[in-house]
Amino acid sequence: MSVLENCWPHCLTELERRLGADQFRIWIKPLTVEMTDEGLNLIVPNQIFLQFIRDRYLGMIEEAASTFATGDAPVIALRVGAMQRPAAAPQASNAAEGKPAPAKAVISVSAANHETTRLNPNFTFETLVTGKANQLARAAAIQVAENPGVSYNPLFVYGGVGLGKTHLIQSIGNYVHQRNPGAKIRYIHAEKYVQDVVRAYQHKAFDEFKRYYHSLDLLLIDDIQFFVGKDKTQEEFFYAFNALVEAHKQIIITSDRYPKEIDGLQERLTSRFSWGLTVAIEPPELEMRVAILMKKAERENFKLDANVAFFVAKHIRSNVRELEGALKRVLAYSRFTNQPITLDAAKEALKDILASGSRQVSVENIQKTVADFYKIKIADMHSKKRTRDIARPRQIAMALTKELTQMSLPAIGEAFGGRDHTTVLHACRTIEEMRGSDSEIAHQYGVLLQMLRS
Ligand SMILES: Nc1ncnc2c1ncn2[C@@H]1O[C@H](COP(=O)(O)OP(=O)(O)OP(=O)(O)O)[C@@H](O)[C@H]1O
Repeated sequence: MSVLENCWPHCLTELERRLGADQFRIWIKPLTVEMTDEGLNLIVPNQIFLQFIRDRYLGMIEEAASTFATGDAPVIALRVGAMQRPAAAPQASNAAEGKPAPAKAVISVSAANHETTRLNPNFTFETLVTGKANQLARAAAIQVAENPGVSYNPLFVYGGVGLGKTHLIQSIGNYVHQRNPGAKIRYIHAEKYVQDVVRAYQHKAFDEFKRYYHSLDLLLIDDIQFFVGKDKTQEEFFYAFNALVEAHKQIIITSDRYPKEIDGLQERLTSRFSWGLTVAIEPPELEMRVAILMKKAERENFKLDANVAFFVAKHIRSNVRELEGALKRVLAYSRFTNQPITLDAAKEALKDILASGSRQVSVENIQKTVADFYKIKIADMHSKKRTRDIARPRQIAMALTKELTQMSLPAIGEAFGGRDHTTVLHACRTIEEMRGSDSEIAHQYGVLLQMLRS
């Protein structure tokens, strides 16, 4: 009997816990598994998939297997062969066969009263793909959705354009609505809120305005950076904020920046925003981008080949909205030409986007963007200065150049004031480590990546 026969389902449960349901479903669940005397063979569909599993997940699989196996650590081998078809239903992510599905933290939305809430019924936790980039934000959102007005008030979500802030906060709204259809919920974009204030002003209808906003159970306000320079709006929002928080009603806010970085917002507001919890959404990493593409294609009833998903995800890196746009193009191309979605078809469908993307990022562009971001001189990118306020941005610029261009380490060194390639390597490693341990650096790097790719 294999050393893993009885405990493989536990390994799967553990892997699902560590990877999250979406990545688990895409990468692990479809693997065909053969038990051997020493351990198991994992069968993958092609060489690229094999390499990916080996580089990203094999260590984790081995760790899980040796935790649950009795006796010697099992041997895990990977080989290419025919793979299982992926499960049709996205919800079918419970790892252990035959085990009842655990109570789900997320629920779908039925015919909700979306007219009054202004919520998009498709923005739910179920349709939101989870990865490192939004793990924390999603966990906080679920917590708030389960205990509105109690756990974190306000919940402030920030991150770059098109990264899923609206989707995340509306998932909270839809969740609360599903559980409590009587709750008075309102999603509003900050620009629309400004218009409401102007209208109330014109019609001398502030009492009504106040009565409405102060009576909500859940207020979701998107892109609050649009309040900048709108003093009357900020004042009204200040009153609404106080009234709702005092009554233990939940407020959820998004912005493209950290609250204290929004120049032009009154200090009394920014200080209140930090009363609850502030969480960031970062640009998605490669695996998450692939998972998003697969999930979106699945919803459109297309089966996307992993090679095609990789190709698109590797080239479209700026944000999820653009990723969705690229997928739509690929699907439309396949429909119009009546061709299956092959790698060549995807390349053809995206050729304009790919050409403009590859033109944009140059080392000069990176140096200028980073210098502007950290408010240092472009000349400092080439200088010998070693003070931290100069050296750190320079290291970040080098790491970005390595990531975004095809330049070799010596060529990058040359472009940064004739430095040795070992200095560049050191910079790349330092920044990579810091991104894992310092959330501020991770966020800044993510923002810069997004600026450079868009
Ligand atoms: N993790 C994700 N899983 C699935 N879809 C996502 C994810 N993140 C973003 N999207 C999709 O990407 C699109 C853009 O997301 P969204 O509008 O929420 O971004 P945003 O951060 O609010 O952007 P903006 O800053 O422009 O307001 C939406 O269609 C959304 O469903």
